[in-house]
Amino acid sequence: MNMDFSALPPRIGSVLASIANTSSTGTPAEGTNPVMGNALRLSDALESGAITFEDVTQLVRTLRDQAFLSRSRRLHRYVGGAALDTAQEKLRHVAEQLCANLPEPSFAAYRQLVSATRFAAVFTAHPTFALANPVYEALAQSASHDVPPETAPFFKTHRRSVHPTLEEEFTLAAQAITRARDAIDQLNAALLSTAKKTWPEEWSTLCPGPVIATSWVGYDTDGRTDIGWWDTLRLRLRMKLFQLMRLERQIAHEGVLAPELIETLQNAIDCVKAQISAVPNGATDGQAVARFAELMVNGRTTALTAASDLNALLQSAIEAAPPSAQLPLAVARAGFMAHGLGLAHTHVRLNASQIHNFVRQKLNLLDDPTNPAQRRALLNRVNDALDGVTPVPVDFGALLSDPSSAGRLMMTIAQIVKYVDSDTPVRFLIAETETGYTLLSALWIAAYFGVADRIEISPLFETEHALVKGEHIVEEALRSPAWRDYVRRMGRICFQFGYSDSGRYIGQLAASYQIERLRLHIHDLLVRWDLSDVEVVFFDTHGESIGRGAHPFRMADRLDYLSPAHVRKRFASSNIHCREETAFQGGDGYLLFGSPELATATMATIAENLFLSDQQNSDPIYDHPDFSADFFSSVIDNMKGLVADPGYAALLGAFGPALIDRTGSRPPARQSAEAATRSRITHPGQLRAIPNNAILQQLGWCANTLQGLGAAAQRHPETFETLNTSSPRFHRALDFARHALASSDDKVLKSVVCMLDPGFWLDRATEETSPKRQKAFLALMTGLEGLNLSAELHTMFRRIQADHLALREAWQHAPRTEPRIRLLHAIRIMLIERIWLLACRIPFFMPRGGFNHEMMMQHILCLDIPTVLKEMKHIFPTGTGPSELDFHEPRGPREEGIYVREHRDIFTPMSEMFELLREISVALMHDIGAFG
Ligand SMILES: C=C(OP(=O)(O)O)C(=O)O
Repeated sequence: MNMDFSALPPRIGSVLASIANTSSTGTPAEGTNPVMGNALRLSDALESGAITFEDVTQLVRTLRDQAFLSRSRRLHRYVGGAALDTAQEKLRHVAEQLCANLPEPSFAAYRQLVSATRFAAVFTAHPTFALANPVYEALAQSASHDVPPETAPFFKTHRRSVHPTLEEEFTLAAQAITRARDAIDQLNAALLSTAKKTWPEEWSTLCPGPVIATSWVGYDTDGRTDIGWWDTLRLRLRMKLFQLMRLERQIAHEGVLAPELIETLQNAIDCVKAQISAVPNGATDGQAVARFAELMVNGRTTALTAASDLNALLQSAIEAAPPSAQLPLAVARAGFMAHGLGLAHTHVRLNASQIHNFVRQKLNLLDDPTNPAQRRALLNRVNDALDGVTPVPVDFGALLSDPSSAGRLMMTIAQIVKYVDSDTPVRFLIAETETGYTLLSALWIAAYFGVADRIEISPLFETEHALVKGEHIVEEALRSPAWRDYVRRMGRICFQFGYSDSGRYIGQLAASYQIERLRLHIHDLLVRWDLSDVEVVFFDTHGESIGRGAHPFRMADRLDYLSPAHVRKRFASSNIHCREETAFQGGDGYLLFGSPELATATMATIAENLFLSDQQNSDPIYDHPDFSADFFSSVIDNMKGLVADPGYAALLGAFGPALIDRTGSRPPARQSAEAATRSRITHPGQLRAIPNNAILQQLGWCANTLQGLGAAAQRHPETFETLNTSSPRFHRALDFARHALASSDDKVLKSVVCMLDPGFWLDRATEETSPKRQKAFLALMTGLEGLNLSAELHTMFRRIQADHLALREAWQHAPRTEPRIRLLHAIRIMLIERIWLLACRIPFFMPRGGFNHEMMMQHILCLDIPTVLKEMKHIFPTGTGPSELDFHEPRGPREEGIYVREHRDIFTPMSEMFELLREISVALMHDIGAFG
């Protein structure tokens, strides 16, 4: 191991050196697994006192800091370097090139090119806030230096003390969006400056807006019941306030005289502030809701309901401003107009089942939409209903009394449209859409509440069915005249592709192939249904990790990967205008806008991709359609096999969930009555995609990226090899596998399987000479027999390993894990072993409230240490009763500190080891570059 441990006590170095020098052939219990071998030797060193727990802690911190530094360097490279002037120069270059390459050199042509929205950066509420806020800040700072630093700032822990609330997520999102808006302003400034130079007479009427920011935070209610309509309205109003205040700040430029504009803005700001403070805290206090309603309804005009209300005032302000203020004012107006009355546009989200529930009740449609045999009848019924729908009035009282999620959300939108922003459409995303019936039903609900022309209904394709049969879903909707009329009226049709969920069911690489295929089908359908004149929005909900579909090496590749040139060309050939939208998910995603330098560099990359990317070169992958189809369907089959394998659910459900902290306000599983009563997962679908992926990363095997690649490559070894080097598209896809392989290690996975195998502990008991330890090993064996996971885990491991070996054979130079990552895993396995051994020392206790020794052991083996320690605190109390009081009798002896030894020798070390184990998780996340 050539890692630098010079800052650590020399004894750690000697233990590590002795480990490195030991031959990989271990005892029968270790087998020939070097990761397990290292874990056991570290455990021996700790047991013998050759190293202390403090040493291990320091070692973990050192490894974690090295991972932090390498993450900050990767982030720096990811956006193409973080020098502000370089990014600004890129933005200028984009504007100049645009101007130079206009189809005809006129201001009108330039205006047309830069006014339409082409890209949205969507800030989502995904729970990827794994790091403490100061650590995120430090990461962004390190990555923002011209040359990233060599030493990491000291933090005792990189973890959060508690998971963030929705409120905290909103604050973090708003900060990132503000930096994104500043960067968008810089792009607009470059576009306006170029126009000013070229068309000095006309430029001041230009209002560019090729890139916008959008937010989900506070509005995404898919599978979560903890966000009330009052939360959504409060946060939406705050976004409005931020936007108005931003404009107020931006127009406060020296020499600007615009008293009417300033007064209108200040009145609006005061009014919105009052509205925010009146937002009720829940639905129980009808009076509070009525008071809020009064402010919203009566304040409607003062609070403004459309950005365009200020258009004329802004134009006059620009014209009257001194020359030095004209450009900043034009930039302020551009950002304001493009975003409407919100710091960012609004995306709400709901699950398809919530839409079905609502129409089932309102329209008495009792058939099952997931049953194809019943679907035709359902589609006819909802189409008839769409013909005759009459909108109902919406007021806050109706919102108060509606028990359905879909009804409440649609009414919330109705109130936003009436009182917060009437101009900017609200995107309505529907998770797990699997039929056109869902889209028509959503349209009916929107029409019923009178907002059909204000919302953009968008299916989210994420399940395997949706990806493979997506075109049928779209066609089912397009067959409806009501849907086609709606699309024409909106002038836009929207689609969303969920990369995390699709990836975990069919494999991440195959998902992007399916998504590309689906985009092409959508093109053909739009042409067939004579809808080439509507704008198409493609929103990719990928995250920052390979597991969630983000290209691991460069932002530029990430954008090319999501929106392949081949597809862009197809749409361009039919003159269909496309808008790309892409997610920046939670804490990890906000990092790309974590400082002004990073935000500007990210924006420059987006601008280059939008305006300068090379559409001409063809890619050889498209000359081999049979190879692609066969390669990816082989991946899909293989991944589906793994998902259905009970050993895979056993792997995800055993101690994996305990390795990760809760990283967001959103619960790790979709909230439902069934989920509430389930203890351990029996299918990956019971987890959400992000924790699913995060657990795999922590267990040392990125199965959702890798599974099936071996089988697929082995079917076409030569073409695989050739396209890996000659096809940029295929090479980019394999970059995911490169990064996954650098963070995955079959020996780590094998060690996990081994730890959960009763036979492993029996072997250790057999080799052990100390009767005490032998007894402990046998106790662990018995406990693990109770979990009964081992046979399934071994079968699953064989499936994974066979595919892995096939991949290594077909791909000789595929990367391998760094020793540093292996060492981290080895330390963690050692910690798990020691926690389990400590548990074997817990004295017998009488069951308390149903919690008995056997149950405790099951919790321990699943590493649910916080639950066990909470129980132990009550079962083995250390506290004393009130000792200073007078009990009116001679004082008897107090049983003080009776269980002090248990706490000192067992529970406290157990708790410390558990904390360290989770610190290792953060270190591993730094290596992957994201959570999940
Ligand atoms: C949208 C996605 O994630 P989630 O459903 O977990 O929000 C996705 O799959 O990309």
